[in-house]
Amino acid sequence: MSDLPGKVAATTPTQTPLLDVRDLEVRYSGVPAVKGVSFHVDRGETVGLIGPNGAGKSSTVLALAGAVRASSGSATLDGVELTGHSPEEVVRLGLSLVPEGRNMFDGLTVTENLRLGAVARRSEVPLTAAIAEVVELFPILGEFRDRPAGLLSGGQQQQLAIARTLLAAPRMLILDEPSLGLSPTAVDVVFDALGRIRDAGTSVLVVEQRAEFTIAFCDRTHVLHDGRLTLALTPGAAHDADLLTKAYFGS
Ligand SMILES: Nc1ncnc2c1ncn2[C@@H]1O[C@H](COP(=O)(O)OP(=O)(O)OP(=O)(O)O)[C@@H](O)[C@H]1O
Repeated sequence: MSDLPGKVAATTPTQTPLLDVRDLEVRYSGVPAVKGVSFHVDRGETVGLIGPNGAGKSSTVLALAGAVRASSGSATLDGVELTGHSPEEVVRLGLSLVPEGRNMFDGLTVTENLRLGAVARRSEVPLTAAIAEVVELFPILGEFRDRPAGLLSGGQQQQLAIARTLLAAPRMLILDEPSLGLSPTAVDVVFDALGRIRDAGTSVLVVEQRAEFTIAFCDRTHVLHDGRLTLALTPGAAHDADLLTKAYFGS
């Protein structure tokens, strides 16, 4: 074990993890972007992935979601291999990604955007009841149900993107930079909802650039630099200037 408070030296799971990523590699035209990444997410756990621009965070989660091909390694959800599947198949297996940039259909209303999230639904809950549940989580979506998504603020669009993804009833929810471009108040709304999603039993993996905030929020946060994991931090590290410096600049 580490002698530094807030740092965890190893990431060996204590039980069969929900998400188990082993030696994952992603290459673009032969150039490595993710260079053998291994980590896990347990049931009901919230795990962070932080690192500078170009570190390979998006490539990692896009590979998990089936949106880019892993060149080697494995990623299993409850023991089922995810790599090699299409994004739709991965959603059906129980892993959903809220991508960076949110991918809204600006001309469609809030309700129409929500219905699109139901395309690969795993749940037996009727769609109208499921929509009512996500609107309870994000009341603004009920208020603006007939408004085109393009007229929502960035924070409201992020709430819609998360709500739409939740309609697939994922066991593993991944968010790529959910705070990007949002006001501090909107960030609070989004992370408050993520806390409630986690408390309801969904495992969460959140990719962020806001190191201190993410470390404080997550059960564990991994630091990615140049395609490799360099540190794993627990919330105690959020106020440790030395560890934060290492998290920002590598170690
Ligand atoms: N479609 C692509 N084709 C070629 N190279 C890519 C592609 N997508 C990403 N890369 C490269 O892979 C590396 C990792 O990029 P990635 O977007 O995964 O990092 P990131 O940590 O998510 O960065 P950011 O925070 O800027 O999104 C970078 O060098 C990037 O230029």
